[in-house]
Amino acid sequence: MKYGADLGYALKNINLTINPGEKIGIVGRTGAGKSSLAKVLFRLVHENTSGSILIDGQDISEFGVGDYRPRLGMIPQESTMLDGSIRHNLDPLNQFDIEQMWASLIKCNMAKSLSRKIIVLDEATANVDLETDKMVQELIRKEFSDCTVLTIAHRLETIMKSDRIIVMDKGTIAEIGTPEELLAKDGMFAQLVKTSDFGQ
Ligand SMILES: Nc1ncnc2c1ncn2[C@@H]1O[C@H](COP(=O)(O)OP(=O)(O)OP(=O)(O)O)[C@@H](O)[C@H]1O
Repeated sequence: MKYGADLGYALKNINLTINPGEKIGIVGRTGAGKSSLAKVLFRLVHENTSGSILIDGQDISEFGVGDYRPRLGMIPQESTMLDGSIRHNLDPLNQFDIEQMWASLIKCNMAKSLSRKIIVLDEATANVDLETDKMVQELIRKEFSDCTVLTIAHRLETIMKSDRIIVMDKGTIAEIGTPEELLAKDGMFAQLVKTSDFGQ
């Protein structure tokens, strides 16, 4: 997949099977292709693409808009919703702390997304503190236990309890496996863990 005919590949040689109900964490450095993966899944990029994506055996290029609704849901980055005037509108008397506000927002989004089989979280908890992130991830595991969940995250703690982790690099899948497998492999994921402030 390219964003333009004369641009380089944003995604290439992606060959991946995700099982129903799996919780997948997606990590990688800036520009590695994480969001592009979500974009092709939602068919937000049409041109300059090749290959196919099947959901329940059906090629998504054959999906009509109505086919997407029961299948795919997105929880985007919510932090901006909690800033400034929007936050004031939601909580004019300033009665709730940021954690309570966040829990309400994600629950509200979950209610919308719950009927979906596949949920994508694109940096949904990028700007919350570690404790709130943990609370949100637990909420997600509980509420979406039957769904396939793809979680794109910069912060490694967010995805450490995933069934499998995909490490993206330069538009390809550099590593894929359980967190334990990837740590034991001592490759790119292990390096990311070592160089982040993970565990501190
Ligand atoms: N709309 C666009 N037009 C042109 N190139 C783009 C566009 N969006 C992304 N790219 C390029 O595609 C590549 C993959 O970007 P992508 O946003 O998927 O990476 P990412 O891993 O999600 O990065 P980040 O962690 O910064 O969100 C990068 O080289 C990026 O510059």
